[in-house]
This record gives sequence, structure tokens and C-alpha cells, in this order.
Amino acid sequence: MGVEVAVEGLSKSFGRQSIWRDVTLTLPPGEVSALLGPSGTGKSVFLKCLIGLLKPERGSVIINGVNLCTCSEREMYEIRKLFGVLFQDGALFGSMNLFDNVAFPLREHTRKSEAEIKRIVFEKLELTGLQGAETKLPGEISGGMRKRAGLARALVLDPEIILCDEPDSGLDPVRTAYLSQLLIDLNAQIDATILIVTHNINLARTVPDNIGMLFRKELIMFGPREVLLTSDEPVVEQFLNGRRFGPIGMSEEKDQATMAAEAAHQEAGHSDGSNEDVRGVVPQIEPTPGMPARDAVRRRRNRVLKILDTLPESAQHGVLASLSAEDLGRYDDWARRAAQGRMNTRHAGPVATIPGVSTLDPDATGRMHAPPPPLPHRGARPGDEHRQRPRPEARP
Ligand SMILES: Nc1ncnc2c1ncn2[C@@H]1O[C@H](COP(=O)(O)OP(=O)(O)OP(=O)(O)O)[C@@H](O)[C@H]1O
Repeated sequence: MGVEVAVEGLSKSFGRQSIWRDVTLTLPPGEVSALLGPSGTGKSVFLKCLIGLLKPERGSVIINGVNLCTCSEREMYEIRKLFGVLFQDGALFGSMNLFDNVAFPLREHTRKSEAEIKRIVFEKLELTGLQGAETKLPGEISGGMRKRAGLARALVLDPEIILCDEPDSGLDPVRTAYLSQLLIDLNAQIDATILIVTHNINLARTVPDNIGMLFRKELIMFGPREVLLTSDEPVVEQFLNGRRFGPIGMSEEKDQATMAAEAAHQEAGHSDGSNEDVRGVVPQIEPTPGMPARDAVRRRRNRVLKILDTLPESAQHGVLASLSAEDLGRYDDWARRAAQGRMNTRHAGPVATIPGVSTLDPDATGRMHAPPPPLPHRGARPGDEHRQRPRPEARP
């Protein structure tokens, strides 16, 4: 399983230009997370800080107990071996064919025989749908193939953490859908912790387990996907619906006067540039039939139910609506008994009833969580009926 990445109070500037400050989030092990944000908000800079290519001024990035911001060169070298990185442009060597590009990290960082390297390279080329293209040069293949070759190369050292910087950039919507499926299938197969930086709204809605957003030099939100997808924060709604009207401007945030002028413009019937108004939690992509089930889904359900009462109400409904009928019935059972237990005593006995969801027990202090919300109707669009300002959820 992938490892946890715990970021605490991270701040980064270039000279006097502050990029973002006090960013705190935890990438849960083996889950897929996405980081959104308007152009220039420092998403790529954040990825580079996670692998130690850039040094933040303050804060920590803890992986396997090592703080990347203060560790030795030797420790950094070891931690970097855990990462596979897909850069925006694939970052392939133009003079090497795909086979040699993908084999490069194995030849550089391991003592594997050429026969073993060949086996691994062909395995990763197959995983990314590039079998048969191994003799092509990067200049002879399409942008989508270059992306997949970059992904194949990112995978050869069996990374536990995969960072993908705009994996969809330059791809058409259909290829992006294939790539989204590939990322989910990959997670199902190797259970790595994945962080995707993207502007792609469809990918953001359907792939990650957790979503965060950078805006105005801060991480304004990070948590289970249901939190951001049901949020009525103007900046989140504007971003998720690709609208021109809202706090995000062409180069930076807008002032109040500009926003008021826009609102008047909109009320007068002018288009805001979007062609749809999608709200609520859309279903997450599942692994292709024949692939293993994602362990991350079970772990996340476990984790999110434990913190359910801390989420905004609309997000709680989104989470509950995504449970299977069987798990929903068990959760309902547990919720009733938990509420009953609270009425009778400050401490109830074990109440976990969902298989694998042992965290539904009271925590070590015997504290029970707040009453869960009433169960939603199956098929209801969570977030439609309960819309409230979310609390930032920095630790999913
Ligand atoms: N090495 C660097 N030196 C100085 N400034 C930098 C450096 N790298 C990035 N920046 C600045 O940091 C800011 C954030 O850049 P970054 O590429 O992280 O944004 P982003 O959110 O990924 O944008 P996009 O979505 O357009 O790719 C930009 O203003 C950029 O010019």
C-alpha cells in the first residue's frame, strides 16, 4: 500500500512573491487525491515541494517519519525512490525510443539485469496501453501516447506515491476519459497514494477520493470529495462549472466592483461562459471489470464515516448516498444504536456493524460522535437540498 504524506504549515515564496502559505493536508495512504486551483496558484510548485525539488521556507512534509524539509541528502535520496512523477509534458528524452525512456530509471537506479529490465518495461508499457510502440521516438507519437509513456516511466520503480502534474493537458476529452480510467485501474492494481494536479473538471469530479483547492495563496479546502463537490463557496462553484462570473479573474482575483458589474451583466441575461451547471456528487469511476477492487474505497469509507459528523451536512448526505444498500442499512443500525447509547450512557459497547469498518466503534476515549444525519433517499442528488457554507476540512 502507498504511504501517507503529511504536510503541515507549508509556506513557499520566490523572493518577495509569496506563492502560498500555511498549507496543511494529509494525503491518505493508497487513496487518490486531486489538487485544483486557478492557473498560477502554485499547484506545480506544491508538487515540487513534495518531492524536495523546491524548498519551502516554513513547515514540514513528513513521509515515513522523515521530514523532507530538514532531512539529509541521503534520506532525501531514499524517500525520492518512493515517488513516481508524471510531469506535465511527459519529460521524455527526445533522442531515446520509448523502451529506453521507460527503462532509464531502472538502468540508473537499480542493478537489474537487461532481461529483468525488459520484463518490467514491457509490463509497464502494456499497463499504459503502449505495447508495440516501444521502438518509436517521442517525436513520432501523439501527445496522449507521450503522456502514457511518461506514466509508464513513472511506474517502473514501483512507486508508493505517484504525482501527476496535469495528466490531461493537451489531451482531447475522450483520451482524458481513458486516462482517468487508467489512473483508477492503476490505483486498484498497485494501491499507491496518488496526487493529481488538474484543471479538468470531469477528471476532478469522477476520479479522486479527496479534493483540495488552492486560491488566494491558501489551501481553501481539502477533504473527502463530497465536501468540495457539494460546496457552495463561490470560488468552488465557479471553478467546477467553468464560469467567467465569480471571484476568479483572468489573471487573479477580482475586486468587489468588478463582481457587482458582472452580476448585473448576468442578471441582464448575458452568458457566463459555462454551458452547464453541475452540482452534487457524481459517481466515482470504478476499476475496469476484471481489475481488482480498490482497497482505497473500503479504507476511505471507513475513515470518512468516522469523521462524518465533522463534515458539512450536504457532504454527509453525499457520503451516505454513495454507500451500498447493505452498508447503508448497517450504518443506519449503527447510527440508531450510537444515538441510543448516547442517551443511556456516555460510553457504549462496540457498535461496528459494517464489515471492515471497525472504526465505527467509539474512539479510544470512549467518545461517541455527534448524531449522524438522517439518511438520504436513494438517488437523491446530495447537495441539492442542503446547501451550506462548508467548513474547511484540511485533514481528510
Ligand atoms: N523556479 C521558480 N522561480 C520563480 N518563480 C517561480 C518558479 N516556479 C514557479 N514560479 C512562480 O510560481 C507561481 C506558481 O506557479 P505554478 O506553475 O506552480 O502554478 P500552477 O498553479 O501550477 O499554474 P498552472 O495551472 O498554470 O500550471 C507562478 O507565478 C510562477 O511564475
